[in-house]
Amino acid sequence: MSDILEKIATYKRTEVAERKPAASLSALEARIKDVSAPRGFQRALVAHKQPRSLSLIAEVKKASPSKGLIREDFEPASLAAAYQAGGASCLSILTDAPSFMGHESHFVAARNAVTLPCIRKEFLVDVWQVAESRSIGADAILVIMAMIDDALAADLIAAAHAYGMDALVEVHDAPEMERALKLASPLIGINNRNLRTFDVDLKTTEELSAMVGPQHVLVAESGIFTPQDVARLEKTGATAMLVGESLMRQGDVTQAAKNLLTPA
Ligand SMILES: O=P(O)(O)OC[C@@H](O)[C@@H](O)c1c[nH]c2ccccc12
Repeated sequence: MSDILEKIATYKRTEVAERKPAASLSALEARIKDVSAPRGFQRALVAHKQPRSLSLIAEVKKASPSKGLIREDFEPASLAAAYQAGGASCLSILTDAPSFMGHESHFVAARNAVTLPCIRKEFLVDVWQVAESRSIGADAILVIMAMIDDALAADLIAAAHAYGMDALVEVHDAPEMERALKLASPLIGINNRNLRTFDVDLKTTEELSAMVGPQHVLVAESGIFTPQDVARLEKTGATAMLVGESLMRQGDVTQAAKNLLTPA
């Protein structure tokens, strides 16, 4: 595991151990009854009506370990509404605080401001977090293969599906892709960011997409800045793209989203 992932996994286990006693599984399941039903994350990615062949998952992201603070004026609800107006098919909202300055309240505010399906962008190291995710309204969860073993990945996916959520299984190299393809989720994200060096290279999606058949739904993640980048990814057969920083750095994120979704 890369140093950064190792560090995140360690504090996340501590965080979960601290939170669990305050919210038993039955308490979370009581809360789940009160949140609106899952909105169909994968379905929205496939069903989009864009001039582009790729649909957009727009990310609400305040900061990152590699870039530090990305956006000063950070208001999750208005950013979410602006992304929806710009043609995003789904949203991704970071809830990790130590590395990304995220928070559960960002997720809840963003999701309440839109009708789009929302993925909770969080580091999952325990099945309990899947119930927690649904209890704040998550429509999908992230399963990071670089961080967990196959048994936990399978458990996270099964729990997500049991709650009616989708699971985006994230890989960044061929061995992780091999593992992901044996799991029960059709939704696979290829992260263009190398988590050891933080370098991003769209070649990662170009190469790993060749391992995937038509029964899977592919998402190209990270390092997508220009309509030319999007044109390149359209050739890989990916269904969707996950974009954070390049949108967050522009004042008008509605226009920024529209620009990415307009063929060059
Ligand atoms: O800001 P970018 O380069 O457009 O990347 C967005 C998204 O792919 C990235 O935030 C991400 C991908 N996988 C993650 C896992 C955890 C936290 C963050 C991520």
